This record gives sequence, C-alpha cells and structure tokens, in this order.
Amino acid sequence: MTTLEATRSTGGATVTVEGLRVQYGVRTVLEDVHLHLSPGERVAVVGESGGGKTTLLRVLAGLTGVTGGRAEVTQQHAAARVRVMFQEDRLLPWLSALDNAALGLPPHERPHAEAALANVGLADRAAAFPHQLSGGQRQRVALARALAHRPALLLLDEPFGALDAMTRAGMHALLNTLLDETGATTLLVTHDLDEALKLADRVLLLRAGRVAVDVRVPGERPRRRMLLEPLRERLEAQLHGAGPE
Ligand SMILES: Nc1ncnc2c1ncn2[C@@H]1O[C@H](COP(=O)(O)OP(=O)(O)OP(=O)(O)O)[C@@H](O)[C@H]1O
Repeated sequence: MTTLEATRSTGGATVTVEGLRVQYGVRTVLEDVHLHLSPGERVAVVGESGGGKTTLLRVLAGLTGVTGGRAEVTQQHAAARVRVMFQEDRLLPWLSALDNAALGLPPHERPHAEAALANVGLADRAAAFPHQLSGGQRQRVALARALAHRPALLLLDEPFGALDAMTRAGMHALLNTLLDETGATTLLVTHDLDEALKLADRVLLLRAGRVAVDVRVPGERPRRRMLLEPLRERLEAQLHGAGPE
C-alpha cells in the first residue's frame, strides 16, 4: 500500500441541502439555503462576518441542528464519513504527532495515520509533541488527522487563517495535491478570496444567511492567477455589497 493509497477515501460524498433554515433563538442565521455538491467537488464559502458560513459547515458536520429544511451528507445512499478541520489545530498537547493523527481511529487503522503523516511531510516528526512543532507543522498534523479517517466529506473552517502567508501558500499546494488524491468532497470556509479561488472549483457567497452568489471557477487547476482576476474583482465587489448579483 502506498502512503497515498492508505489515505485515499472511498470516494466523495454527495451533499444535499434543501430549504435549510437555522435559528438561534429568535435570530435567523440561515434562510432557505439550497446547495448540491457532487462527489469530489470542492466548494469555498465566503461572505461577510456573521453571514452564517460556520453555521452551514457545522450543520454539515452534524454539530448544529436545523430549524427547517434538510441537510444530508450521503455516500451510496448511506451516511458518509465527515471530518472537520478548524483554524486552531486542536491537537492534544500530551500526545505525539502520530498519536494525535491517529486519535479516534481503531487500532487496525493506525497505519492510515502513519501514512497521512507521511503525506503531509511529517514522517520524521512522528514522535514530536505539539509544543515542539511550528504552527504550520501543527496544522499539517491536524490535516493528517482529518485525512487519516479517509473522509468522504472534508469540512475546513478557516484552516490556515492563523498561519503566515508563506506557510499558508505551502499548505495550499499540499492540500491541492492531497485532495486530488483522496477524491473527498470538500467545503472550505474562508475570508480569503485568493485562497477560495486557489483551492475551490466553485465559490458560494453567503449574505444575510442566504446564498447570494454561486459561481464556478473557470479553467483547470492549477489555475493561472491572471485568468481569475475578473472573477476575483467581481466577488470582491459582491462581498462588500457594491456589485450586482
Ligand atoms: N451557538 C450560537 N448561539 C447563538 N448565536 C450564534 C451561535 N453561533 C453563531 N451565532 C450567531 O450566528 C451568526 C452567524 O454565525 P457564523 O459563525 O455562522 O457566521 P460566519 O459567517 O462564520 O462568521 P465569521 O466569518 O465571523 O466567522 C452570528 O451572528 C453569530 O453571532
């Protein structure tokens, strides 16, 4: 088994969201959201702060209940494996990088964690504890942990928000390679339009709890930045409420 085979998911999940409504008390955070993700599709969700991005991700993770409508994550008509990666690495300080990557896996699946750690370039730091690793390395362990579970749906909530620009660029390249290999359906919440355009095939813009824009990113990956400039400018304007929808 090669390391990439070990972390390859069994294909991507299908996500179906219909008429989704989420309220916290009297406050409506998501309203009449419709969304369909095909297996292997990569979608970025952008939008103003408080627009409901994280809430949508949490609904798909099963962490937040819905008030109305439905949200389903399936694979071949069964519930699909879902993993979430957050802005904070959420590593346990008393566990080694490998033990963190293997957290929650049954013992016979531990080789998947070893393979995932190798895939993020940290095979030689398997015995290191989180405090002995840089911020970028810790996020790579967090990514390895998510991938070791071979998720059919990978949910990323501002996963690189706390990293410096250089480290973030390295993570983008790594994530693109690993996602190509795993085939997982991916939903990325980000504030960074460049990150969205680099990693996703489709960008959703949430405004006031609704999908205001749902646009396909043109061209094949890796995409030339210059070709994306018109879409970037359009999304930038829409993000700040200035552009037409
Ligand atoms: N558990 C909760 N109880 C009450 N209100 C909440 C809860 N979680 C989120 N909210 C509110 O719901 C709204 C949407 O929050 P959410 O985190 O989904 O937005 P977001 O688009 O991800 O924002 P940001 O970009 O700032 O992270 C916000 O106004 C937030 O204060």
